[in-house]
Amino acid sequence: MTALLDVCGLRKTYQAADRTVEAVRDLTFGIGDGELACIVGPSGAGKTTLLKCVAGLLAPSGGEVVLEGRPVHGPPENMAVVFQEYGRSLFPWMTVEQNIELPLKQKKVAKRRRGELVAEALESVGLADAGGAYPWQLSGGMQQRVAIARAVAYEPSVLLMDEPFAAVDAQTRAELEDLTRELWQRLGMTVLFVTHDIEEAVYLGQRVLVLSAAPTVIMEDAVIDLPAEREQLATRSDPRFAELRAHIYSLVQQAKTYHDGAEPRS
Ligand SMILES: Nc1ncnc2c1ncn2[C@@H]1O[C@H](COP(=O)(O)OP(=O)(O)OP(=O)(O)O)[C@@H](O)[C@H]1O
Repeated sequence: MTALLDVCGLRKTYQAADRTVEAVRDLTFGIGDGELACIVGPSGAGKTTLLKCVAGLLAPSGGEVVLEGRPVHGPPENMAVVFQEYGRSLFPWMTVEQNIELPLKQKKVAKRRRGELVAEALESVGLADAGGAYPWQLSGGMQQRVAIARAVAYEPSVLLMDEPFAAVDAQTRAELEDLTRELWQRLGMTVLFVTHDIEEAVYLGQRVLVLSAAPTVIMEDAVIDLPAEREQLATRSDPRFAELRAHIYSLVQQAKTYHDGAEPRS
């Protein structure tokens, strides 16, 4: 599989007024075209830092991110991001439709096509009738569906998701996980999904990259060899799911105390 996204020797050091924080020490990995990869790691491991560098929202201190052969120096055209805080990522004074349409206007998509993309995206997240509502009239889960619709309407080749379901209830979360896999399979996007939830990573991913505590390196790049068709109850009660969950769990426990000296595994 050709790598669509390459992260090469990525480093990020933050300079605060009174201290220097080495957040990411050395990250190298590739994500293949059409892959769904999850990233897990302990709190403060640098997951958000990594995603911001990949999204071109933060300049790395060293190394580079290459998307479709081109180095990333700012937000790439063919990438969309879904953040955890849907409440802050949707504009409250715009309707759902207007929120979804905004990035399409910036991308200079023609008006008629914008209308089609907005309608298709709303349909695909099960909110075909909510286009005229304002975000604050919707539940948290529905707002996150709108954020997903906005990302999908943009037709990105890469979708980055930063703990997108951390703030919704368990039932909604399961539905949104299935929606993510369904859209990924149907639209053929490449998805990089950051989560602190090990079960979620194993359920969703084809691969799970386990990050160490900061300064961050990759502890393991685990292949999730579960069947492609996943279903909340059946997949989660598969003995292989339990094995993978236990394996990733023990890695994340080690990750909390993992520091330089030892060679990272890949
Ligand atoms: N703007 C900043 N200035 C200084 N230090 C920062 C800044 N942003 C992040 N850090 C530090 O970098 C490290 C990694 O933070 P980051 O938010 O990327 O981790 P994370 O894995 O996403 O954490 P969590 O799982 O808790 O959300 C932490 O030690 C954090 O305190």
